[in-house]
Amino acid sequence: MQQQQPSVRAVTIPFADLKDRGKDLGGFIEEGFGPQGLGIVSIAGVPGYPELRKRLLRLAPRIVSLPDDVKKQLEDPDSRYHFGWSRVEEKFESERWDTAKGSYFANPVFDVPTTDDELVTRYPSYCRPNIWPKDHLPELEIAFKGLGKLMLEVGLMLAHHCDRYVIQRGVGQYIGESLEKTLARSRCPKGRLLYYFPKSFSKQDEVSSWCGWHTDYGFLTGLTCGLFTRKSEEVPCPDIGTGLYVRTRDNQVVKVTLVDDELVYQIGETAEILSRGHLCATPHCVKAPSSEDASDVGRSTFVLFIQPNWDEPLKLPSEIRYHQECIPPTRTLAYGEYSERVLASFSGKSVEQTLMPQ
Ligand SMILES: O=C(O)CCC(=O)C(=O)O
Ligand SMILES: [Fe+2]
Repeated sequence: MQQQQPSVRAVTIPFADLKDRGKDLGGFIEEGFGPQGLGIVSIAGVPGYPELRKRLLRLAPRIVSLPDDVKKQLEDPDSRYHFGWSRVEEKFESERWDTAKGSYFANPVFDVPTTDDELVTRYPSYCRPNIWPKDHLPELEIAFKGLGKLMLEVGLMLAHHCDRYVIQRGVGQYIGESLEKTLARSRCPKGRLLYYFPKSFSKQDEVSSWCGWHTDYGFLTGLTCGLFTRKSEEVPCPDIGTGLYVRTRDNQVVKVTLVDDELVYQIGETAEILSRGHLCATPHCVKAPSSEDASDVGRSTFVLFIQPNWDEPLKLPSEIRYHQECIPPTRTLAYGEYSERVLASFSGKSVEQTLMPQ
């Protein structure tokens, strides 16, 4: 039987402190995101957040139970299933596919990020338009945009304090402008409403049984604490081992204890690149329940990927730890190019293969 992993609380910043731009939160940022940090920071007391979280997460099982032909109309293969309803299987761990989740992807701020057809063809997972189930679940659009915009706003406040921290640590200005400004002018934040399907009970289940180990390739990822349901009834978390795990900088696997009403952020690879390693990407995964009586419990959650615009230049250092295979010899490419390549690698293909006309 697998050993129980230790549980750790994230560093918590009160919202009142976060929104004070002059406050020095360098200690919190270092403890949360720095080279020795856990990789997770939670924000307590965000006005309106608990209601927006519940309103959206309760819709995840309702999307799943829409008739198959309706879900099919909500799919967008041309975006690699990165808009609308998606049963895309991701290969985060070599030789293992994540099959137990369904997602609804959308840009919470821009329904049409650009009308330039060339860009839409080049960066389909960023630039294609949103799809909403206006006839079958009209409340989704409002709930998705409401929570997504709030998580973006709070994420940008956090990016401001990350900027201060990185500058204090002597990196000086980044290439171009501050992280906060780079993210604020982006037209491609991406929300993902997730539903993890119940998994049949297995005592041998690994910690990555619901979602494989990976780091997010964006800048900051906002996360909600998951909501559990059994046959559409809300139930408490079925066992304490279920949920988000991270791998710490000293290579320990720990369960992160999240609080329902706190918003959580973790660091993506682009932040590590742009901050020259002062902010460290967070390896994470999700564990399904492993108690016998929880094999019919599903989990809903919402993730917001906060990332630079597709045309922001990325200069990749030679010592980069991630996705070496996606980087050209010049080591310079637009963010949109980098991320399309990384996304393609999650589907086990090269970017050229996945963008071939169907
Ligand atoms: O389900 C979660 O809590 C995390 C999901 C996740 O890591 C992702 O979608 O990138
Ligand atoms: Fe992730």
